[in-house]
Amino acid sequence: MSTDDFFKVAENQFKVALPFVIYRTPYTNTIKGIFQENDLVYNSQHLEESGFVFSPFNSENNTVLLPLEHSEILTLENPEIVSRVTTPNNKKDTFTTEAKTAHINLVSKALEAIKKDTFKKVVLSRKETVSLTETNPIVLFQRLLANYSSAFVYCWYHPKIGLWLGATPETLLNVTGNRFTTMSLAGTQSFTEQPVWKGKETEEQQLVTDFIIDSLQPHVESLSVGNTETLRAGHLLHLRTKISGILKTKLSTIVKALHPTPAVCGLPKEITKQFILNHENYKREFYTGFLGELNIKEDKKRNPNRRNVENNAYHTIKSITRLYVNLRCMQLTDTKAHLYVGGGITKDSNPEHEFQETVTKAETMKKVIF
Ligand SMILES: C=C(O[C@@H]1C=C(C(=O)O)C=C[C@H]1O)C(=O)O
Repeated sequence: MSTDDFFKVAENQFKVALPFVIYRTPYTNTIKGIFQENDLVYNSQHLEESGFVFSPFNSENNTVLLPLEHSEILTLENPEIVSRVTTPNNKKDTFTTEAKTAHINLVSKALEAIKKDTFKKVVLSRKETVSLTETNPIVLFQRLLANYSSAFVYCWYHPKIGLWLGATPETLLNVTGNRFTTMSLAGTQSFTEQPVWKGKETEEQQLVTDFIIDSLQPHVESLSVGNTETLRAGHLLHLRTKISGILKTKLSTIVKALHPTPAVCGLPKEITKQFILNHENYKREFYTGFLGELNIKEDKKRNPNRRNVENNAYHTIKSITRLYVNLRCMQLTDTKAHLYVGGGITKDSNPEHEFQETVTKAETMKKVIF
């Protein structure tokens, strides 16, 4: 299938108002599309189905599923993207002074609660609305692809729910058979060749790592924690620690234990979740929720480096789940884009700097809009 044909299918599905998702996993050059054949809203209760899930921040709300059994699946290998798109890349501040004041007040409120020991860390966010000149989501998706090779890039649409696009650097959970990998991601600075991380960022990221380890411990047979490294996400850098091991419980238990992690919610989890739901000035909806492939059967070849050449002929079918945290994302409504941005607040946070961090994060999406 040609690149043109693939995107024509997506544009047509959008035109006739049927649900779909098109996406590319980090560092790969394959775009997949799941095109639902009807406009029903399917939900996943226990993450046992096969398909693509789109789940909100508030886990009391439904997880939407595009089921494989009611969809057509298309795969596009080595698409010609970079030669097809131009990225406008004009920086532009679009926040209002009211929005700035509201965010600074919100961060100050959190700092008071941290001082009183109500919680240790909370992630606070806001929504910024901008007008689009390019309103075709498929074009915006291609611009995201061309710019963010290390991200999970997607465009998700359901006529009864809405249209979301994003390029997220954060994996919630990857599972192949019973092997899993996840990551602790936190701390932000603008890209530089030789980054230096301050105590605020390393401590904030360590809180996330410790939470993930503690939450997974009862559900795993083995667990290993990698070194903490710098991850580039477009013009930003974050601290990341990879965590992997073998699961001994079902997927829904693990996802429930992890989501929402303190990378997007806070510590302790329930108290900060309530603080967010009560005090943020808007509804997060699917921002900081999770999304991705659920229980997809893939044909895994044996490791070609193995000595026993005869065995190389064997394939095994494995069930694969790849879930990402919905960050650096936007929701499109007609000619507007709603950008969602936030950051972690700890005792050392400065409200003005925290606001600036959300402005910098919004540039990830603005790069493909203006
Ligand atoms: C909340 C966001 O990002 C999260 C918060 C970070 C931070 O506080 O430094 C860094 C990466 C993400 O875990 C966002 O991008 O909106």
